[in-house]
Amino acid sequence: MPTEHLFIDAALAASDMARRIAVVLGDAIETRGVATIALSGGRSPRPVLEALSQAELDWEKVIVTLVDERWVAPDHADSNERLIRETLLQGKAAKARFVGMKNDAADAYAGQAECEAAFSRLPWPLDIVLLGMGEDGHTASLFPQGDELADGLSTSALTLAATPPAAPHQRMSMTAKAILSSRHIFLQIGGPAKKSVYDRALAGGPVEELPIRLALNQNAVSVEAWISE
Ligand SMILES: O=C(O)[C@H](O)[C@@H](O)[C@H](O)[C@H](O)COP(=O)(O)O
Repeated sequence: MPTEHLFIDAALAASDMARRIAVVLGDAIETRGVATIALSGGRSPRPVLEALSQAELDWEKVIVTLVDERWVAPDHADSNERLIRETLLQGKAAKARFVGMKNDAADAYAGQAECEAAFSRLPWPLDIVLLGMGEDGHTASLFPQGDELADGLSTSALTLAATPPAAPHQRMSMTAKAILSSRHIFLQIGGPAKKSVYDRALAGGPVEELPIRLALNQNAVSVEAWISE
């Protein structure tokens, strides 16, 4: 059962999440000399990343990577790398080391081996994996009805190329194994539609139906959910 942080206002939830992230990253730097965080894309993280960018941290000791990526150029409007560079990696936080997913391969499937090699060099377990969730219960790029979902839930690999059933662009995604190889999972749930999917996911059932369950139906990794109305 996740630790839940409930907020009426999404902006307050975002700043509280950013504050908590900064505390965990600071503790990691103090304890191990390095902190690693994997970030999701989409719309929800933007206010969290803008707030986190202002945190007083030894940013040069922070490694920032992605939970998933759309297979588009890093300057494309839909690029998660672009989102991270525009919001988090500014000012003091620009000193952080960024490890992206997109490489020069023509498509995600051809690019997976190079991405896997880069991810295997990260200092596992990560300190934080920040997850969002779609209203279909997907997380990362692990989608219900996705052709690669079963592989994404079972493989020992860290990364997976996938084609979403109903979203643009091929994706690169962290696998369930990679997502659960973290000290903390932080989850953003904004609005009533996502809250009802979250509650349904918590009630139990197959991971394949609501892939967010890969994070909720386990006790090995601590999960905190920031829930706003
Ligand atoms: O690349 C992505 O799109 C994300 O990683 C994805 O898994 C996201 O977290 C959900 O789709 C929620 O997206 P929103 O925050 O935009 O609702």
